[in-house]
Amino acid sequence: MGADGAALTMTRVTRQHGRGASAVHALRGIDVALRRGTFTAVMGPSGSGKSTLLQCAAGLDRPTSGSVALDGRELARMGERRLTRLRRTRVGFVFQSFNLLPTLTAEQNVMLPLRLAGARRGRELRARAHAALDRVGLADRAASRPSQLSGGQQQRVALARALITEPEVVCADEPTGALDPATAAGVLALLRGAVTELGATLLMVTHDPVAAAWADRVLFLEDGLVTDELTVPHGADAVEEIAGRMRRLGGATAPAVAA
Ligand SMILES: Nc1ncnc2c1ncn2[C@@H]1O[C@H](COP(=O)(O)OP(=O)(O)OP(=O)(O)O)[C@@H](O)[C@H]1O
Repeated sequence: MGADGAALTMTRVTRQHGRGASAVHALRGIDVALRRGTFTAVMGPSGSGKSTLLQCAAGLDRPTSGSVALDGRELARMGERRLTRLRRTRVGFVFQSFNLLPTLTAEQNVMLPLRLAGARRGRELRARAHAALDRVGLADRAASRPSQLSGGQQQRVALARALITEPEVVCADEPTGALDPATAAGVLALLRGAVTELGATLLMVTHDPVAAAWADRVLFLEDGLVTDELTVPHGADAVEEIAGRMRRLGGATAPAVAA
């Protein structure tokens, strides 16, 4: 854990594409600290910088200036090899499009981060993969390939894969964007459970106030800056409160409440 008790700290992070008059300022000074064992959602209009923030947090993109520290380790100064290793073992990823390898079984997909980190194939590795699949309700689908699984099941495999290394932070980019509301709720319950029961630290980009209502906290991004923040209230009002804040962002560009 970082000296300040945060799993991940972003300080004065900027990200600029291009230079001069045509420069795009995707992030213009982000200060965010993710306390361990918390669930943070990031919302904002299209183009406000959500994906860029997530990519910088995960070490997939490098800030133009500022600091990103994972478990107290500064990513910006890390060489590419060390950063890749850190990403594999200390960051979990969940994407909208699942990103499972089609030729591998569910079990092999889940094992992959450990295999890439050098773990040997064997009984112990399989037991870990089995436990991870069991946690997402898919112990009986270990031998299935992604094409044999529904979207919700594929996302559950992706979640098991993201958690298997017990990462410092899990970065989720629209994890329920491709799922119907009922299936999405199942995936969100598992994400919430990973935080509450396993102590995972979760950062999730979403357009959907219903998804954001599962978080502890919502950061609202506007034109590369966090301009609002909400501690998610318990109870039924959360979705309406989040949707209301979204409507106040950036004029009329905020999307309507998802079903
Ligand atoms: N490689 C790039 N080159 C130039 N501009 C970029 C690049 N990547 C992102 N941008 C710009 O940076 C800004 C933020 O983009 P980003 O994808 O982070 O927004 P977003 O909030 O995730 O949008 P969306 O909700 O539409 O996915 C946008 O203006 C985008 O056009």
